[in-house]
Amino acid sequence: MQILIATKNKGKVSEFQSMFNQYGIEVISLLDMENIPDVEETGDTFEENAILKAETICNKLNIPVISDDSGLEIDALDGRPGVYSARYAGSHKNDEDNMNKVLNELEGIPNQKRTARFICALAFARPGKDTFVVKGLCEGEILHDRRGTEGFGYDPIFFLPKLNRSMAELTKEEKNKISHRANALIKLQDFFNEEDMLWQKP
Ligand SMILES: O=c1nc[nH]c2c1ncn2[C@H]1C[C@H](O)[C@@H](COP(=O)(O)OP(=O)(O)OP(=O)(O)O)O1
Ligand SMILES: [Mg+2]
Repeated sequence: MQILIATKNKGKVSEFQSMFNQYGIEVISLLDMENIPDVEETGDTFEENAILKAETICNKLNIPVISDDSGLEIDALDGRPGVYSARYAGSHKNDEDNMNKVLNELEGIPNQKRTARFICALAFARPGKDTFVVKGLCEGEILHDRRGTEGFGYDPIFFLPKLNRSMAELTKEEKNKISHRANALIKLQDFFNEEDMLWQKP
């Protein structure tokens, strides 16, 4: 069995691959296809953007797809970068520049005021059926400097107090137990179980 994840983000693809492979489901993504233009993320929320991406690609290819719209919400920045996480430092979408911008904006802010969360909305779109959308969270704090080399995006500056490590200091297997993406996928799985389709809980 195969599922298409409507993303061009290598980091997301790699995480979905390891999460789905344990169910024997093969993950393919827009990186495996040619000539699929970027879907413009014009929504005000992660859910809206996830639905936009899933339905656009589903309509284009006429197969079921899952999309992921995710990002980082920082309390001291009134929720920024939020839905603009990928393009926070500009439309070139560079992780290093994005992290530098966040670290600069938080300069002088003490640890207890650096609370933040990763958010992931997953939308599941099927030809001729209603789209289903779920949201998962992961709470943490923004570090003063980068720590770790695993993961992608803002992982090196995202600290998990309970684990006393940054997200980039976790293995993929560890991240996939606690991440916003994993938490959203569990909810999607509940939906699949109710509908008796695609895959079953182990
Ligand atoms: O687990 C994560 N660990 C660290 N950073 C993360 C994570 N999850 C999302 N993020 C950041 C990366 C990017 O700055 C933004 C996603 O933006 P988002 O538009 O959803 O993805 P994208 O443009 O890279 O790929 P696509 O739209 O093709 O799925 O949030
Ligand atoms: Mg995007």
